[in-house]
Amino acid sequence: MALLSFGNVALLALGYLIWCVVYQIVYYRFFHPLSQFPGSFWASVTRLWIAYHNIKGDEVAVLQKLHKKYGPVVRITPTMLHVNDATKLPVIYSRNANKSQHYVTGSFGKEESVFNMQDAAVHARFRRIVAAPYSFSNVKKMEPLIDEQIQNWIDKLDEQFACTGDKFDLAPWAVYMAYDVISSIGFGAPFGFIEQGRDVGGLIKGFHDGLVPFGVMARLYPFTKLVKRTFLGKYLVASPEQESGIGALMRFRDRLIEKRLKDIDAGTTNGRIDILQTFLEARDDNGKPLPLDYIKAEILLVLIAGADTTGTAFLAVMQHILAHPSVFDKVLAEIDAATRQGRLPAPGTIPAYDQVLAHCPYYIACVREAMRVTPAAPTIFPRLAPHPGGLVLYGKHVPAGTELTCNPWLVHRDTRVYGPDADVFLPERWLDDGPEKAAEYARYNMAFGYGARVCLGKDIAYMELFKAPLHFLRSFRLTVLNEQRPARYLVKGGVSYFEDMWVTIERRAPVV
Ligand code: HEM
Repeated sequence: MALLSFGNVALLALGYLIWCVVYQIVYYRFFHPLSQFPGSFWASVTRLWIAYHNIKGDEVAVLQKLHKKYGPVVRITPTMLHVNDATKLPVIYSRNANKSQHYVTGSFGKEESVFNMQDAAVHARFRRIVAAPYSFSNVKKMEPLIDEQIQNWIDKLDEQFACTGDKFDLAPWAVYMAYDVISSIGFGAPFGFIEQGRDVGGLIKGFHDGLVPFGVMARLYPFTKLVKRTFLGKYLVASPEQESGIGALMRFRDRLIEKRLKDIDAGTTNGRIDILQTFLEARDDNGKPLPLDYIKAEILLVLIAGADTTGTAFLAVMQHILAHPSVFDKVLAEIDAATRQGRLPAPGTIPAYDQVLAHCPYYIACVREAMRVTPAAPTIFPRLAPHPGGLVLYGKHVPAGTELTCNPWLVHRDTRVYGPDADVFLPERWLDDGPEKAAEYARYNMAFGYGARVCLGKDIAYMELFKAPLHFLRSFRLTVLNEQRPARYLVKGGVSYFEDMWVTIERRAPVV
C-alpha cells in the first residue's frame, strides 16, 4: 500500500522525467551521430533553442555568429545541420531530397499542398499536374491581367495621394497591389484592396499574426504532431471556422470556389484562364479531376505564398533604391533614356515584361540584388540527407535522414561566391562581374527556394517585380519622410515584411 502512495508515484514520475531529460542531453550531445558537428550546446540537445530564437526574431543573426565561430556547417537542433556554403545548395537540395517533418504544421489546413508534401516522389507527381498555370507561357498570357491591377494601383495612388499631397505608408499599399494581382490571376477578380485602400477582411494582419505560431510549430514538430493527436489539435490545424487570418483566407477561398462551381454549372465561365479554372480542369494520371479538398489546399497556397512575399520583395527593391541615391539616379536615368529612345512605351503605359528585360538591365540587376540581400523568406528549408548512405560534408559523414538546411539570407552572403562585399547592396555586381559570374550568382540563389521544390510562382513574381516598382518610379517623384530609416524590416516566424515606409508623391513631368 505504502509503495503506491501519492508521494511515491509523484517521485517515480519525477525520476522518470529527470531520466528522460538526462538521456536527451547525454545521448544527443555525446553519442548521437551529429555530435561530431559544432554548434551551441543548447541547440544540440533541444529544439526549444531554435524555437526561442525564432520567436525572438534573431535566428538569422545567431546562425551567422555560429558560422563565424565554427565554419560552414553547424548543428542547430538535435537532428539538424545548417550550412552557409552556397555551393552546397545543389547537394542538399538534390532532386530526390525529401522535405523534413518541419513542414507538417497544419498551419495551412488539414489537406497537403505541393508545398508541404514531404516525399519527393509524391511531390513530383503532383507538381507535374499543377505546374501548368505557373508555366512562363501561361504567365505571359496573364500579363494583361497583371498590368490592369498595376495600373489601377497607380491611378489610385495618383488620385488619393499625388493629387492631394497627403503622406501615406507605401508598405501596406505595395501589399494591396500584390493581393489584387494574385486574386485577379488566381480567381478572375481582384479582392478589392486597391479600390478600398485597406486590408480587406484583415487578411494581411491575420497572415502576419499567424507567422510566429507557424514558425514555432514547424520548429517543434515532434511536439506539434503530438498535440495534433489530442483534443487541442483543432486549435493547431487551420480551418475556415477559425477567426484567425488563415481561417478568413479559407472562407474567402471557399466562397470563390463555390461561386466558380456554380458558374461552371451555368456555363458562364467565359473561357477563363485563371489558376483556379486550370486546377478545376486539370486531370490526374488516370484522367480523373483533382479532389476538391486538394484544389482548395493549392488555392490557399497561392494566396498565402503569392501576395505577401511579392509585396515584401517590391518594398525591398524600393528600400534599397531609395537608400542609395546614386542607384536611384542611375535607375531613373536608364528608364528615362529607354523611354526617350522609344524602347519603353510612354509613361502612361506599363512596359511589357520583355521590354524591361531587354532595355533596363540596371533596374533588373536592382531587383535581383534586392532579393539577394533582403530575401522575403529568410528562414530554414530543411531537407533529409538521402537514403541510403547519407552524404559527406567537408569530410564528415552525414547519416541518411539527417535534416540539412540552408537559409537564403546566409547563402546570399557567402563570401566564397560574392566576395568580401557580399553584405553590400551592389546591383553593379550582376553586370560588371561578367556573364559567368552573373550565372554563378543565379545558380546559387535561394530567394525562391531551390531545386525540385523551387517556387512555382517565380515567374508571376518576376512579372510583377519587373514592372510595378519601375512603373511606380517613372510615374511619381517620391519623398521619403524618414530618410535615415526609410522603413522597418521585420522577420516573424521566418517570413519578412516591411512597415512604416512613409512617403509623399507627386506626378513626374513627362519625359521629353
Ligand atoms: C517574391 C515572391 C515570392 C517568394 C520570395 C517566394 C518564395 C518561395 C520559396 C522560398 C519557396 C520554397 C519553399 C520550400 O522550399 O520549402 C516557394 C514555394 C512555392 N511558392 Fe513561392 N514565392 C514567391 C511568390 C509566389 C507566387 C506569386 C506564387 C503563386 C502565385 C507562389 C507559389 C509557390 C508555390 C505553389 C510553392 C511550392 C512549390 C513546390 O513545393 O513545388 N510563390 N516560394
